[in-house]
Order: sequence, then structure tokens, then C-alpha cells
Amino acid sequence: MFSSEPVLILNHADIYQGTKLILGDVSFQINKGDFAYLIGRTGSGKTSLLKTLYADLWLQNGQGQVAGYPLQTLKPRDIPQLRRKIGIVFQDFQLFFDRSVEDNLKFVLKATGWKKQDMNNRIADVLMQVGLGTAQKKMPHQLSGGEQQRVVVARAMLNEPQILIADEPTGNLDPVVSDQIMQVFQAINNAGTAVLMATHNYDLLNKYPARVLRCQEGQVIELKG
Ligand SMILES: Nc1ncnc2c1ncn2[C@@H]1O[C@H](COP(=O)(O)OP(=O)(O)OP(=O)(O)O)[C@@H](O)[C@H]1O
Repeated sequence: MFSSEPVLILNHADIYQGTKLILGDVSFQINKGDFAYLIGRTGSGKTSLLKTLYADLWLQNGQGQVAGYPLQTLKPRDIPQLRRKIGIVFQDFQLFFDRSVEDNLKFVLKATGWKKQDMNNRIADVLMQVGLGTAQKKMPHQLSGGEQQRVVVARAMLNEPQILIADEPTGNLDPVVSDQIMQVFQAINNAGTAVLMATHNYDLLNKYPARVLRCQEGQVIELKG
């Protein structure tokens, strides 16, 4: 029902690291409600592609649009707004270990201009969404690796992103815990947020089938299901 609205468009995009072309002539689209995996060997360019989408790498050739922001003409001052419309999750949890779960989430809400009276409700909502409704006051070290990663996902959802971009989100987690993270992603996706997830974990692809984009020999190709 959401499938007609594009949240990500790449059109003949070239992905560079410095002067080195990593992926050439990349064209694909992700619509609201889509779930897509990004696969490919180590060094094939998955991370470089994702970094281009959240403007950590500049798009030098071709066109790109993410959450309505054109990447090829993006100004540095637009980057924070773009990143508010994208949820970003990496393999290594980057929580502040010297503050509670709640304070980790508040840090983002403060930085993105939320009113104080709205913060507690939003924090409760996102923690509920990732199945950690009672973790508010806990310190990160009191949580397991999988729970910490779920806090990271909750943090990425705070500003109701149009798309969640995840780079190896289950990379350090065992199969059972990876599965839990995946179920959280599925629930987020079912609620209408698009998901683009780079992974080496082919078990997940079999268990949770979705679109598959593969980085291979300097190109991105979509595998036909
Ligand atoms: N900061 C950088 N400067 C120059 N080249 C880089 C940089 N980061 C990555 N590269 C190169 O870009 C290519 C693609 O790397 P990238 O990290 O995007 O691949 P990947 O598919 O994400 O790999 P992995 O599965 O190991 O995460 C590699 O050849 C890598 O050596």
C-alpha cells in the first residue's frame, strides 16, 4: 500500500572513495515500505554506497535523492536535516557508556530540537518498538550485546525516519540475537519505514526474503527473486 512513494533514488550514480571509483553507474529505487538487502564480498563497496546515501561521501557523478534531499546538490548545512530523515545503524554500537539508555536517547532528541515535555513519551515509544520497554534507566553495560543494538535501533527511530540504513547490524551477534534484531527490523518495516540493510548473513536472506541488491565488480545489480 506504500509502494508508490520513493524514499531513495539513485540514477547513474558513481560512488567514489577519494579519487577511486568504487561502484559505477548505480541506479535503483527504494520505495516507502520496501525492504532491501545489500550484499557483496568484503571490499565490494557496500559501506561506500551507504555512506554516500547519508552524505558521508559526496555524490560526484549522477543523481541521488534520499528522503527528498538531492544528494548531488546537497549543501553541508543540509546534512543534519537529511540525517534526521534517515535512521542509521552500524555494526558497532555507539552508545555513550557513561549514561543511561534514556540519556543516550535524550541526547539525540535535544540535538534535534525536541521539546522537553515530549521527550519521555517518544523515548517510551521507541523502546517499546524494539521490545525494551523496561530498559529506560539501565546503563548500557547492564544490557547484552543484542539489547544494546536494539537501543541503537531505537535511537535511529527517534525522529521517525523514512528509511532505516543499516550496515552489518547483526555482524557481532549470535544467530538467536541476530534473529531478534531482524524481527525488530521487520516490525519497523511493516509499520511503513523502508529498510536498506548491508549484510553478510545469508541465513537472514533465506529466512526473511526481500529484495536483494548485490555489489559486484564495480556495479550494483538487483537479483531477481
Ligand atoms: N576511507 C577510504 N579511503 C580509500 N579507500 C577506501 C576507504 N574506505 C574503503 N575504501 C576502499 O573502497 C572499497 C570498498 O570498500 P567498502 O568498505 O565500501 O566495502 P564493503 O563492501 O562495505 O566491505 P565490508 O563487507 O568489508 O564492509 C575497498 O576497495 C576499500 O579498500
